[in-house]
Amino acid sequence: MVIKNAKQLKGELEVPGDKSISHRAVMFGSLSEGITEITHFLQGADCLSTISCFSDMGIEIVNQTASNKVIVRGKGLRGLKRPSGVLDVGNSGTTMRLMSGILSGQSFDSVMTGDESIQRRPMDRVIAPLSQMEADIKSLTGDGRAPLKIRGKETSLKGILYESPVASAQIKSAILLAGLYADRPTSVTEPYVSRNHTELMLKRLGAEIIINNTTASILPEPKLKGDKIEVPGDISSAAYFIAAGLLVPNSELVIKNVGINPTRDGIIKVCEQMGADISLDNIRNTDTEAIADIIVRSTSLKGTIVGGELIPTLIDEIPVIAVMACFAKGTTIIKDAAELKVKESNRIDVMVQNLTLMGANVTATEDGMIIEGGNGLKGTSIESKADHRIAMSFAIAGLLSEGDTEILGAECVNISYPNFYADLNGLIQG
Ligand SMILES: O=C(O)C1=C[C@@H](OP(=O)(O)O)[C@@H](O)[C@H](O)C1
Ligand SMILES: C=C(OP(=O)(O)O)C(=O)O
Repeated sequence: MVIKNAKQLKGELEVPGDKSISHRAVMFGSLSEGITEITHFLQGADCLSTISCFSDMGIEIVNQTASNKVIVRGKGLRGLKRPSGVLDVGNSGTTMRLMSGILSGQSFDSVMTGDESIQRRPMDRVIAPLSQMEADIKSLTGDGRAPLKIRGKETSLKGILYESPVASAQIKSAILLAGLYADRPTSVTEPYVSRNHTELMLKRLGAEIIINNTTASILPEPKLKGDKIEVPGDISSAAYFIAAGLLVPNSELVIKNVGINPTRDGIIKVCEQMGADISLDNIRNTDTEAIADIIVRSTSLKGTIVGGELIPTLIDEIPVIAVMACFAKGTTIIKDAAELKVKESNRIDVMVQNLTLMGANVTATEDGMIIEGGNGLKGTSIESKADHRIAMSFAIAGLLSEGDTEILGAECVNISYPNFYADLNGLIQG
């Protein structure tokens, strides 16, 4: 994929459905009684992996791809069937970690694996708390990585109070989902609040969830009931257009129907810190999540500090924030973001290597990076490392660079945003 310098972006677009919420709608719909009807479902490879895993466990799921509608015929908390083969999560960390919690409470044995990237990512972070709950779950490689083998149990899991060392919605959700099958309430405390889509959606479907600061608790054995779920546009996908609209000269973009849940809206806060012309219009609520239209206009940005409790609210947006920082006046410091090292790629190293190749002044740190902005970027050949967030971030960098930017392995955008390049092209003027 070759990206050329852009002179202007204009127009309106709607980004695809939120990846985190699409996964959860299929999983929790499967565990509910009756029909769950999901609209604006994300047809990305990760969410299709979730559909295929639950289909393999006997759930009838109809994916109407033309209208992005998915119908799940749920069978209740104990309605899943033993899969006939190994469950394949593809590239999706969310699928593997959330399903670990669900499978820990089943009476059948299962094995889960995924692609090369997923087999490198740490799963001990869910194995340890689930084992404390007396789940029988182990890494078949013995080093805390996939494949994972989970032995079925005829008795309840043990409810625990877990103090998570990292703010991670995948860890929190795995434990709360296992808590559905526990003998007493289960609680997770995090250092900072991570995305809360699991808590909101389970509550909506009938679970009893209690929130107290950074602790989320669940009561066992609820009767979940299927419902209609409207998936908001994914703010993590909107982030690329926010960055492009702010940085390509003479631009104005309206990104419609984007989820603005406060546990996900850190990108908007960082844009404001950087002095961006960004505003929200039409703020409204779906049944569980708030949405709005986001309007951005070209602005000269200034450097900022991104760290602390903001990090979990924008963790997947940090690659594109690093691109923005290259065009901001002054220094940007990204810290407290060591989690970036265990995503689809090591996003600190890959961003620093690629930005350096493009002429940026950027230094990796233990938990983030430091970027001296204002020197612009030069087009070159960039390796995506099969990481969708890296490919999309460098597509935006390409619009802003002198000369052409070639993205190698560009097709990995299919993971979270299959139409990304076409949507981007549709906004380029002249
Ligand atoms: O729960 C989720 O849907 C997600 C949580 C985050 O991961 P962590 O929980 O590992 O921070 C995020 O990076 C991922 O894209 C989706
Ligand atoms: C980290 C991501 O997803 P996952 O953990 O589900 O693979 C992501 O989409 O950026």
